[in-house]
Amino acid sequence: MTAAIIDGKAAAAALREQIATEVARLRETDDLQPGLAVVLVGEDPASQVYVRNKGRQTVEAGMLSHTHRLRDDTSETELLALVADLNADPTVHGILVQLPLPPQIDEQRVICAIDPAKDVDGFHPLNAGALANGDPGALAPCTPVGCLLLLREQFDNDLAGQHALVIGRSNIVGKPMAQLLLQESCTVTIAHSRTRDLPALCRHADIVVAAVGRPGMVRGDWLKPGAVVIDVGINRLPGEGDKARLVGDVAFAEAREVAGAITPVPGGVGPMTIACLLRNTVVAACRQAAVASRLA
Ligand SMILES: Nc1nc2c(c(=O)[nH]1)N[C@@H](CN(C=O)c1ccc(C(=O)N[C@@H](CCC(=O)O)C(=O)O)cc1)CN2
Repeated sequence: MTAAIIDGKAAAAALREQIATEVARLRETDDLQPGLAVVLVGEDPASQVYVRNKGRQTVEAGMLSHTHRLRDDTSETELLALVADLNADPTVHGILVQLPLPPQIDEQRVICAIDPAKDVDGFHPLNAGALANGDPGALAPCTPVGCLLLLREQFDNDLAGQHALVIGRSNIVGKPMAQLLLQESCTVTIAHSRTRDLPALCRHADIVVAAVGRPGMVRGDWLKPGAVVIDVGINRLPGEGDKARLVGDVAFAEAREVAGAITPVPGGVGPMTIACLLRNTVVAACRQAAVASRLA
């Protein structure tokens, strides 16, 4: 079997088009222009690219974009003061602080300082708790929501009863991914570095979501034939010359001989992350303005 390639770039472009249409409607009929503030501390090269893309795609969707670039030696107090200003700014409906942060700043303290109504990353404990409670009002983290949208497409919107294995237990991907799949009535297993006999667990899974940050860890012979494989890993390995080569957490060439469908890296889950961020921002803006959203 050769797996179908799940085109995340195309799916993200389609989602961004829907968002742009909704934003145009909100601006026209409700005089509401959703605004997203993105904060970057330091000069991590990958983060700079992501933040630039977020700003560009926000503007392309017709929304207001505010980008704040802070020095690498910014103190936690300075960052918290900026977050407080953004919380109070009525033109800002969504706030995202790009991760990772430099070591002098406590990530969790910053996440907790963001107004949960503007927490378009869905990382605030109030949103994480709401997601775990199955509250439809929860703002859910963008990467797992992107994975879920790709999966729904593969299963014609019916994931009920599928055995899903989530490899990785981070607050950003693994845990919320498991919650979202549970809400779709999947049977969910969460695996991590201490899990015993991961290949055996994998062979039972109809859906595998790999989010461990270990290049090529999931091998082709771990997979159940026909499984749908979502690769969240973005690992930079030395490439030709001084260019890095991006690889996922799944050994792609092997896996595509066994899986039914698989996301590539790049061009799979990654592009969905920013599209879902725009979506969360529109949903957050509508709630703050007490206006109905057609995206929610
Ligand atoms: N506050 C947050 N920080 C981080 C998040 C997040 O969701 N919120 N996620 C990642 C980075 N990220 C978005 O911020 C992100 C990662 C990857 C992509 C993407 O489009 N990837 C491309 C490859 C691009 C490349 O060359 O690196 C792909 O996979 O095709 C978008 C956004 C960590 N920080």
